[in-house]
Amino acid sequence: MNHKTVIVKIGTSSLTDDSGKLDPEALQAHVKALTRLKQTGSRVVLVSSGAVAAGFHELGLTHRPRSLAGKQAAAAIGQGHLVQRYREAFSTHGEICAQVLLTRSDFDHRVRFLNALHTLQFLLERGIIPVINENDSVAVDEIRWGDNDILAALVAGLLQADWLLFVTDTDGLYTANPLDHPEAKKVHRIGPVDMSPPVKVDYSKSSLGSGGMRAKLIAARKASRAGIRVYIGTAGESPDWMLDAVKERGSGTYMDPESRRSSRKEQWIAAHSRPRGYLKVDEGAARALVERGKSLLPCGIVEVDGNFKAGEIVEVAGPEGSPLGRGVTRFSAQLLRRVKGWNTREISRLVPNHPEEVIHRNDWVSSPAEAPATIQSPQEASR
Ligand SMILES: Nc1ncnc2c1ncn2[C@@H]1O[C@H](COP(=O)(O)OP(=O)(O)O)[C@@H](O)[C@H]1O
Ligand SMILES: N[C@@H](CCC(=O)OP(=O)(O)O)C(=O)O
Repeated sequence: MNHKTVIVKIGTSSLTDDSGKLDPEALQAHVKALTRLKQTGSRVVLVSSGAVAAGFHELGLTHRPRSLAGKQAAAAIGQGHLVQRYREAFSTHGEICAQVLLTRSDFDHRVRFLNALHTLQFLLERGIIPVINENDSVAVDEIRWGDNDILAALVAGLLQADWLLFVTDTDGLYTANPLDHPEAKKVHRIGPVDMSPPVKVDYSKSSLGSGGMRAKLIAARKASRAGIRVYIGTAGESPDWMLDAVKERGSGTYMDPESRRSSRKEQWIAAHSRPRGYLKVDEGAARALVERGKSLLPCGIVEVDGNFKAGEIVEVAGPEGSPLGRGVTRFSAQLLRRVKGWNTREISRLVPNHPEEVIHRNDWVSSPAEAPATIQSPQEASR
């Protein structure tokens, strides 16, 4: 028994037939592989797309809806079907699964973030497989991810998972989209995240998927920065294929993690989708934060933007405006506007016993280094 925590994300393209509808046989095959993984000792969490595919035909549509309202309505019908199919399929193997629907804002609030964690832990401790999807029918544009790749990476971070497997219709990451570039070669392994593999990833995706390989790569990079191993591949014939993948015997693409695993607090700061404010710092403060691992003090701050309270997340940029990272501020925007540039002694005269640091080093996460691949914008891709 190894008790590794494995997050498996299954995309729409791996759950549907040629007409775009949910394919129960494909779903049953995935469930068999998930059960094999779990029954050999891993804690398994499934992030499954497929709600829109499972619901659109009952809306009277012949194809997947394109409008947001259409997708939300289809998901409202389909999510119930999807989970029912999973429950039936898992029960034939003596397993129980549970539906967990999340929205982006669940990761913004520390209390809700911890609630989601406790629910998942409670289920896992009792041997139940959480089946997670975005809460599509309620999530409006500003608070939705729109694809489950990033959700899977955030869940992997939340649970400090060992592995994140992306199950898709392509057997790995290629040097370019293999559908348009038959000469493209498979990338078998991507080293530590700051090494750039020679990969072109554009916005193209399967006919039914949402994010394409671009979303997977961005999500994979988030996970590997947090110290999680990532595999991108297609479902194998054998029910042991997921087990083989976590034994590093898969034929898809592996992404090696950064050696340091980030703490749950760092995960939360990084996962936060909407920082409440923005600080610009001078050269000395930028170096102290990024190169010397120091806390941020008020004397290094040159600009304060936004209306944040102490305890909220703020984004920090260097003197040229380049993003340095983000962290939890111990000062409100109102106070910081008044004391920016001041030294610690001057501040303690104004507000005795106030914490010295604007952002303590334990509450700080640096921005990602260089992108691991060439990511083309839609305009570039269409040139
Ligand atoms: N460099 C690449 N390597 C592999 N696939 C790519 C690449 N660039 C784009 N793709 C496309 O990404 C698609 C998979 O993403 P997506 O449609 O979102 O799948 P899913 O539904 O599994 O999430 C593939 O069908 C492929 O066409
Ligand atoms: N939440 C949506 C899926 C969105 C999504 O990420 O799709 P995909 O790119 O196929 O994984 C659904 O259940 O249909």
